[in-house]
Amino acid sequence: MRKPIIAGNWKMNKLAGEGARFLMDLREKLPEKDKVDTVVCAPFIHLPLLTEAARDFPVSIGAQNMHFEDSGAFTGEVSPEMLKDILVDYVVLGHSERRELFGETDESVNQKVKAAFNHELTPIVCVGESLEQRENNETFTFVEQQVKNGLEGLSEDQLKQVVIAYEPIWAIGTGKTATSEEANDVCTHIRQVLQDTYSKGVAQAVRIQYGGSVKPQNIEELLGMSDIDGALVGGASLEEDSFLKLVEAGANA
Ligand SMILES: O=C(CO)COP(=O)(O)O
Repeated sequence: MRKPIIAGNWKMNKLAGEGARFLMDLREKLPEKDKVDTVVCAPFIHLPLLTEAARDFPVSIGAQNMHFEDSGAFTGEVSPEMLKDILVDYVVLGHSERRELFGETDESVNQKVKAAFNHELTPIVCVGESLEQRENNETFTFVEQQVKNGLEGLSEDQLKQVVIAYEPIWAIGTGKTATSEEANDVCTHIRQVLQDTYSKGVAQAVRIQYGGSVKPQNIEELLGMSDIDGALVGGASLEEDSFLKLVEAGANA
């Protein structure tokens, strides 16, 4: 059994105080860690405050990106070592916004995934096709390539800990969710790729999230699908009430 994982991706939203208040308000309400992994991925500058605020209750804190080097002349960047130092547990890598707007490639994602494991950070590796690719029936081959390239060179043990987020670009922030069947078909394909490329053990262990206009109204159906183990949520993770409902759906899945 794979434990559900619900991760909020705040993107470039909230001021630090708002973020800390958000966590404090959810303090007594979040389900226990044995039922669901709850993760909040916040802007770098909020992370120290949030890891401190989250210390005694069942939520983990994630970053939304990082560099792959530990230190050096990389102006404006943040390293995996720095994230671990302030008790960050997860890092989102290869989000489509970073690929599209900031030049991330499968190769840089792969370097970052390896660096994450060097510092005991759990990577949430994002993959997903554009509308054009979907319409050209290229979804499976494109996503397959992203998965293989992003995870290249990892050990079996590391592979089992990876979280993959399947986020079709056309469904992000558009209100246009993939149907549960469409989402699950791609997640099933990803699991098959993991089995064919690595092993059945890896394929069964890896948790695959769906992301793209997930909200309290559609999460239960998505989590009910055979190969969807959680959600990576943008807009609906910004409000306490809706985030809590998403996490509760994860705990009950
Ligand atoms: O990009 C996303 C999460 O990483 C999805 O964003 P929305 O939930 O706002 O569509």
